[in-house]
Amino acid sequence: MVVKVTSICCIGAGYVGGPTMAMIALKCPHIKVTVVDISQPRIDAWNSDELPIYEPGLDEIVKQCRGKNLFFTTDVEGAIAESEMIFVSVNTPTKKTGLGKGKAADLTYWESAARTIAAVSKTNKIIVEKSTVPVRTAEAIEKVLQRNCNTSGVRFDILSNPEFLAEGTAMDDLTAPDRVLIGGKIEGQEGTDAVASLVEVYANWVPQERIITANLWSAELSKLAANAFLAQRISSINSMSALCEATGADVSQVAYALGKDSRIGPKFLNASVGFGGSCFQKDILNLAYICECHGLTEVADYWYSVVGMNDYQKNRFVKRVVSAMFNTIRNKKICMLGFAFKKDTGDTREAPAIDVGNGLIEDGARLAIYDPKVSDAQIAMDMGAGMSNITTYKSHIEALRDAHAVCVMTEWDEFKSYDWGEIYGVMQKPAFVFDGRLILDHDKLREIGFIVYALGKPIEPFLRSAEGN
Ligand SMILES: NC(=O)c1ccc[n+]([C@@H]2O[C@H](COP(=O)([O-])OP(=O)(O)OC[C@H]3O[C@@H](n4cnc5c(N)ncnc54)[C@H](O)[C@@H]3O)[C@@H](O)[C@H]2O)c1
Ligand SMILES: O=c1ccn([C@@H]2O[C@H](COP(=O)(O)OP(=O)(O)O[C@H]3O[C@H](CO)[C@@H](O)[C@H](O)[C@H]3O)[C@@H](O)[C@H]2O)c(=O)[nH]1
Repeated sequence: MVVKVTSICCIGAGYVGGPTMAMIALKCPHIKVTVVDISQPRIDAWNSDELPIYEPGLDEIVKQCRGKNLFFTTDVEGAIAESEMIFVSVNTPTKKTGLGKGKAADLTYWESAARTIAAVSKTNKIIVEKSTVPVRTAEAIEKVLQRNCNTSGVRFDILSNPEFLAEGTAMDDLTAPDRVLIGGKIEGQEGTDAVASLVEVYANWVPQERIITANLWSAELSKLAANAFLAQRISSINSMSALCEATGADVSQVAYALGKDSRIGPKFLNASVGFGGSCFQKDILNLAYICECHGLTEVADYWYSVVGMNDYQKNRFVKRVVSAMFNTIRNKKICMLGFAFKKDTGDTREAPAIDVGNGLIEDGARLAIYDPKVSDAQIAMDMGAGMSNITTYKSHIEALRDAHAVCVMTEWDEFKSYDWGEIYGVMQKPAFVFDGRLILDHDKLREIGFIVYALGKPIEPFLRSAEGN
C-alpha cells in the first residue's frame, strides 16, 4: 500500500538536513516536518534568528515555515516514534583510524541513528538514506534495524535518496533540481510502494520527468560517481592550468574553447587553487577505497589521482607565492582574501585556504585573513597551532594595510568591486596579487602597478625573472 506521508522526521540538522527539510516544509504544507539533532547548540540556533548555517534564501523559508509545519528539536526519539518517514542526514566523514583510515566512510553516526530508529519504532517506517554512503550501506542498515527492533511486526523499507545540492546555491538547487534520484527495492510490491510514497512527496514541486528511480545500489553509487566526475573535471582543468603557465597558453581561453563542444559543456571548468568542501575529497576517497576492496586497483588509482592533482594544485600555488616574492616570505604580511571553500557560504570544510595558509606559514609568513562570512572562531579551529602567525580582520582594507601580497582564495563577488587603487596605496611595494580564483581584472591591476600572478595565465616577465625561468 502506498502511504501518503503526513509526518517526516529528519535525523541530522546540518547543511543538508536543514535546507532540504525547509524546502519540503515549504512545498508540502500538509506534511509535518521535524528536524532532530543530538547537538543542542545547533538546534537552538535553528530555533533562533541566527541560523547555524549561511545559505542565500534559507532564512526566509525557515522563518515562513518554522512553528507551522517545520520544527527543530533534540527530542530525537519522540520525533522518530511519531513519523512515518525518517530521513537520515547525519555526517559520514572519512575514517580517521582503523581499517580503511583516511579513505573509507565512517558510518558510526549512521549506525547510531539506525539503532535509535530500531529501538523506538512501534509502527512501520520508511527510512530514507540522505547521507552520502558507500554502496550497499542500505543492506547493512536493514540488518541493524531488523535485529534491534523490539516491537514485532514493524516493517522498515529503506530507500536511497542522495542529495545533489551544492552549498551557496542550495535553495535554488532544491527548488529546481536537475533530478531527484530515488533508489529502492523495486522488485517487490512493498519496495515499489515505499518508492512511490517518496516520489509523491517530491512530486509536490518537482516535475515527474525529473524524479528518477533506480535500484538501491545504483542510487548509492550514482552519488559517489557524480561527485567523482565533477571533481575530475576540476582536476582536469587544473592540470591544464599548469601546462598553460609553462607554455604561454591561457586557461580561460582553453576552458572556453573546450566548453563550446556540446559533448563537454561549459560548466565546472573554472581553474582554481583547488576544490574544497566536505564532499569531493571524502567521496572520491570512499569510492576509490570501495574499488580497492573489490580488487579494482587500477580503477582506485585512477580516482586517487583526482585528489592527487588537487593537492598538487594547492602546493603549486604556495610555491608560486614563495618564488615570486624573491624566495622568501619570512615575516612578510600576506593577506588572504576569502577563507570559505567557495563563495556564498561560511563553510570552511577542506577549504584550500587551510592548506595554502599552512604552507605559507611554514615558510615564515604572517597571515592576515578576511572573509565576509567565516567567523574568527572557525578560522582558529581550522588553523590550530598556526594561529600564532595569523590575524583575522573584519575589514578588507585593514587586512591589506602594509601587506606585501594578497592571495585570493575564495571567489566572493565583493572582491571584484573593491577599490584596487586604494588597496595598492596601503600595501608594501612591490605589491603582489596572487589570484587563485581568476576573478579579478588583471590588466587593470597591472595598470595600477601590481605584480599579478593569475593561475593558468601567461606568466608576466617580472615573475619569470624572479623565479628564474
Ligand atoms: N554539505 C553538503 O553540501 C552535502 C551535499 C550533499 C550530500 N551531503 C552528505 O549529507 C550528509 C550530511 O552532510 P552535512 O554537510 O549536512 O553534515 P553536517 O555535519 O552539517 O550535519 C550532520 C548533523 O548530524 C548530526 N548527527 C550525527 N549523528 C546523529 C544522531 N545519531 N542523531 C541525531 N543527529 C546526529 C550532527 O550533530 C550534525 O549536526 C553527509 O553524508 C554528506 O556527505 C552533504
Ligand atoms: O569549476 C569549478 C567548480 C567548482 N570549483 C570548486 O569546487 C569546490 C566544490 O564546489 P561545488 O561543487 O560548487 O560545491 P559543493 O557544495 O561542494 O557541492 C558538491 O558536493 C555536494 C556534496 O556531495 C554535491 O551535492 C554537489 O552536487 C557538488 O557540486 C569548491 O571549492 C569550488 O570552488 C572549482 O574550483 N572550479
